[in-house]
Amino acid sequence: MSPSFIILKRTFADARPYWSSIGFIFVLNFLASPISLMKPLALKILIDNGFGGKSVPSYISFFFPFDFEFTFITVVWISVILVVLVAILENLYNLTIWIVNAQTGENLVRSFRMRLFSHIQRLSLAYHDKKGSSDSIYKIQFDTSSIRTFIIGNLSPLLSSFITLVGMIIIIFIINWRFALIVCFLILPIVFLIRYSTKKLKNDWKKVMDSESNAMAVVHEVLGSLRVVKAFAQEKRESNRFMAKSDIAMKGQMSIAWTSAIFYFLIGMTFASVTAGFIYWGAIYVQQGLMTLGELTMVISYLAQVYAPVDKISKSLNGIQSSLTSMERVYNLLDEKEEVKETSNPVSIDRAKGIVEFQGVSFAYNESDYILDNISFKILPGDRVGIMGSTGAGKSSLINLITRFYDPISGNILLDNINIKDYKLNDYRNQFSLVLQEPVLFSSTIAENISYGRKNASENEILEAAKSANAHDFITRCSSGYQTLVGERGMQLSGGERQRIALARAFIKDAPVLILDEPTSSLDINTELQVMEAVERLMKGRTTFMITHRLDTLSNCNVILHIEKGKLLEVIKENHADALARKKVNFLSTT
Ligand SMILES: Nc1ncnc2c1ncn2[C@@H]1O[C@H](COP(=O)(O)OP(=O)(O)OP(=O)(O)O)[C@@H](O)[C@H]1O
Repeated sequence: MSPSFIILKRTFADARPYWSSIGFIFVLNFLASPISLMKPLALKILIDNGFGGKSVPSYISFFFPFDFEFTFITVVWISVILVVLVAILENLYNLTIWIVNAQTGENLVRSFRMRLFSHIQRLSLAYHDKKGSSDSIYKIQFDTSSIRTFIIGNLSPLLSSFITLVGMIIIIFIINWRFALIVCFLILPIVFLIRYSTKKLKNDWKKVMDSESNAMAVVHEVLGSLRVVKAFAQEKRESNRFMAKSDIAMKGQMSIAWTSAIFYFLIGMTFASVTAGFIYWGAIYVQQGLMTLGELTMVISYLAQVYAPVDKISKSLNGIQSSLTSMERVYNLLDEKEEVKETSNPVSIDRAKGIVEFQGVSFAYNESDYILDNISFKILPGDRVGIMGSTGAGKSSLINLITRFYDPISGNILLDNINIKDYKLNDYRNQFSLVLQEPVLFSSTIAENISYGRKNASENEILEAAKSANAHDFITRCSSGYQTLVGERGMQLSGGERQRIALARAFIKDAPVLILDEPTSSLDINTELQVMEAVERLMKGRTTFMITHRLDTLSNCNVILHIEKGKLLEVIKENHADALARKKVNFLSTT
């Protein structure tokens, strides 16, 4: 099965919930021709039956009593009413097709987009670390809309044009089979042209989309790090980088334009040659009495009309290539496997006790490069675990394994004596509150950021959480209090304020296991004191893992894991003052 056919099959399957609306659109497309054919009817009746005095056609007289007398003025009225009726019909038709197209198209795109967005969120961090976010954004925003372009913008006109074309060939066949054969032969070079150009267009579209996505990656990266770009005065360099990526897209677009232009030129020339042939052979046939002059005129006018559906078919096929390329990009992403998966019969967990155990755990981001090597330890409920080690030792990687952002290559991790792979993933992640070195806030209000982990939190609970996190005072000083908007990634707040909101979020989530990744490392001494006081409150009654480079912070812990170069050098428990003092000497001498 060709890749394009597989994509077509998948697209049809994805559009299945909307088949009734899509079917309705197809029917509406077929109705377009009869409605436009009705337009000159009123004028014809006025000329032939009003001025010409011919008797009115039966499809009009049918609506009048048998002995009704059609005077000139009644025919004029009939013509006027017909004009109005056809206009009403045509406008109702346009309104219906507009609304049905918009509704079906938007539904198709929205559900496709939602599916991709949900899938991207489920993909493991390993995928996102490798691929970055820009290509995924481009796919969600732009590539997904191709399902609408494909089904409504291209497929529907393609089918209706195809049926019109077949109908015309049949009519030409009835008039003169030789001419019908010529039209069929005319189709052959067109099929060849279509096959050649679609292949070329598909490759070009792929290049264009990949390079447009790359250009967007530059914009995304630069806007996310605008402070650094400005500080180093690198605006010009970034513009050039954007220009270079956009150039590739532009070249691809030009190649598409050339292929399409040459394609339409060749189709036009093929038609012109066949029309010339028709006129030549037709004239001879008429002279030999093999066909009438009227038949020849009709066949030539039909041939001219054949051009319209063929032109529509080739344009739709061009559009389909671009849509198929986008759909292929989306399906490639949808086919990416989730590396962190749930088992078939996952265990539910409401609230863990907080026993965390590593049994011979090894881990690597890239299969060969071991970051953690055969780590074993057991932590009991309520333990405060300090994780220390030099930079790059593997501390954050250890935390990534505990939260199941990644799975180990070998060994097992247990929570409350059950392998963490056996838990329902959502239930499992609900057992953790995470406070990072760089707190992540969303571009909404302070209140919404605090209640992020518990959507139904009451105003009072949000207030209490903020008080526990030493955040209430600064929040009340903000212009709109708890309703203050924090800006993208919370950039309208200071680092210390962001950190206290992150702590309030952890308070409200009230998870049994707390993970702190150097929460005070970027704060000044006063803010650090406030944050540490809140952290102290937050740690009560929870198993806590705290990464820190500061030995004085470690004195709050009753277990210390010392990691170096991916190996667990030492597990220091309780009465560790002496051990810490010894570490301090070692630590200072190695860092
Ligand atoms: N996503 C990733 N893909 C590949 N390698 C990674 C990734 N994240 C970290 N590493 C590598 O894994 C090693 C351990 O990194 P990790 O972040 O766990 O160290 P750390 O002890 O937390 O360091 P630091 O104290 O500097 O934050 C480093 O050599 C790092 O380069």
